[in-house]
Amino acid sequence: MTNRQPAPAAVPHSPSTAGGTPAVPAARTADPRPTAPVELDYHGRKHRRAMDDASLRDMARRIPTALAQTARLAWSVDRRMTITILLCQLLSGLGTAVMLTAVSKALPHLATSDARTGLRAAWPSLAVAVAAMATGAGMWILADWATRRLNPKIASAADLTLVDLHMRAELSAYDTHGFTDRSQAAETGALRAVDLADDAKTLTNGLVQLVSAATVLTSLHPLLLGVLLLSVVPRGLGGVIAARIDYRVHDRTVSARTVRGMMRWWLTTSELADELRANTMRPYLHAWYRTMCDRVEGRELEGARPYLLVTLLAASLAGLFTFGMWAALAALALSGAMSTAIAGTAIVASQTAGRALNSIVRYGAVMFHHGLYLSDYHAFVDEVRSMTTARGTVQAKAPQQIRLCEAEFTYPEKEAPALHPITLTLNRGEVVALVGENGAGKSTLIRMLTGLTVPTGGTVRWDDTDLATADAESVWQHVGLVPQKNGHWPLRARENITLGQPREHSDDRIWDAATRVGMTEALEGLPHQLDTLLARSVWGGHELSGGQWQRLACARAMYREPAVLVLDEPTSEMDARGEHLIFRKLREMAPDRITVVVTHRLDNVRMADRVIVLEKGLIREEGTFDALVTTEGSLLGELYALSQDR
Ligand SMILES: Nc1ncnc2c1ncn2[C@@H]1O[C@H](COP(=O)(O)OP(=O)(O)OP(=O)(O)O)[C@@H](O)[C@H]1O
Repeated sequence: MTNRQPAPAAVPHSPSTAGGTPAVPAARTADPRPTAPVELDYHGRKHRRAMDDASLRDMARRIPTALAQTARLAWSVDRRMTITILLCQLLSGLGTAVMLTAVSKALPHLATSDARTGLRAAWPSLAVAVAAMATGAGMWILADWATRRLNPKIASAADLTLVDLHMRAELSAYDTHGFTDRSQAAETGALRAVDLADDAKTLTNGLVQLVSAATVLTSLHPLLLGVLLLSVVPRGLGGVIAARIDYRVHDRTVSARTVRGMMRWWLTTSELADELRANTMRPYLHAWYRTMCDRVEGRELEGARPYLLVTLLAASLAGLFTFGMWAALAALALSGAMSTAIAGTAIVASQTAGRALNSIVRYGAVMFHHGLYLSDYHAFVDEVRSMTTARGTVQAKAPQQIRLCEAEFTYPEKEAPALHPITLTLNRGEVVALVGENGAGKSTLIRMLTGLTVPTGGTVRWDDTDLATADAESVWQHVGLVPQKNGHWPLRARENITLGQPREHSDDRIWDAATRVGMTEALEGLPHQLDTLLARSVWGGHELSGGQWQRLACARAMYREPAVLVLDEPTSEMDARGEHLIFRKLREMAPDRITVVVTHRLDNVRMADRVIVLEKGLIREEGTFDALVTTEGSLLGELYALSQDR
């Protein structure tokens, strides 16, 4: 698809004013013509054509696996309900068999010329047939109830497993090729696991019903089994083809629907409401969204015609074969090869079997497709399980010293290292500032110091403990980190400070941390002080400003009283007073810990005991601010001069 850019709107030539001051350009009023949204596809969706490519045999082979996976999942969350469903299925099938047998017993009596006598003789069998039907229906309702109890548990278990694994994975897992796509596919699998329980129930019920009907028919007359198959085959084939058309439409629209869904969030969230309005983005975005709706709608409409044709053809063929079967039964009955009663039973049984086969085909196709996603889920779970942070069992202690010895780091699937071999020692009581241009490797170095990643070469030691062999959780117990992007956790103000720490009865330490970052007044002014929910979009929530969120992130790290305090651009959104306060407090707290600060505001670097200047993954300079800034040709001197040149 070509992706033409819209022709730039003509900007009226703006003449200079008489005094030579350039005039403000006139505002553009014409709606911009939208670029057609690009066609997207997801690498993780490796089953895109699976439904098209699969033969009937493939499908039949895949379904037992999906059934077994679903049963395992169900068994792991609620054994009682799983057993209930299985028993109900069996009893429901038994009910069908009893009903058909009873009907075959009742029919000969009903076929007699004297209706009253016939009815009297047939009623016990009829009563058994009715009771069996009622039992079957009751079992179905019970199985439905059990599935409803099972579904939320399956959904929570699958979701919890995924979320927990994401939180326990090594950071490098996120950098492996296609991780996000596979994660998305696994999420789809987790969502579909719930549908699978329903599908599996309907499919197995269909199977049990079909086996019951076929068994009764064969016992009545062996020929009837063949006749039955003939009547149900067109319906089965039609069902499979219709399901394929359905899924082709689904597949062809899934990317557009996903992108539209993502865009929908951006268009409706309050977070972007200012930008969207003030920059007059609405006309373009409206047109973009409309184009996506049209794209999805168009493809769905394309599928409607073939779907209708296939269903019509299948229904006509099924009707024809059913008519043929009835004609054959009539011929057999007339020729005396089969009694009228057995022929009547065959008709009832074929109706039951037809309905059962419909379920099998329909839900078999659905299970096949959902099963593919479930296998994505299992594959992803296995993959991430092997990537969880299980480095070693050595329990790390609060360090006096952090020593990097030829430590280097290359991100997965990257050729060039982000950090070349570095040798460095950081001491307790010291404040170290990391400085360097964008991409120099500062955040990467921080991750290595704090054991968030292990070096791909060399070692990082906390005193005598090599972080590559230490239990990661024991390392992080001693870390307080303010990352560049910190969480605006939709929790109460209290938890936003204490998050990650054991609960305490008193709020004293929380207020202490708030004072250190100058947030006392702001927190006291909240509608419910520390109990205020910090999430504007949720009813009763309250939103903070960008700088206030950053102060909270600093309070969170300081509250931990960590042995290793690391702050990556902690004051980028703060006002001068906040910034001054934070750096003063960092100095006050410094004696008991190793403090590392990354900042681009070089005036703040003065407070550090030592400045480390990184360039392209290497330490270029190291020393005090004053010494470095006055050194001829130093990078820090150059960057500082630039920051002062306004
Ligand atoms: N997750 C990642 N996967 C692959 N490469 C990465 C990843 N994170 C960073 N890099 C690369 O590693 C190099 C160092 O990045 P890093 O984030 O450490 O720089 P930085 O000095 O912190 O930059 P900034 O000042 O912009 O925050 C960059 O070239 C960057 O593109």
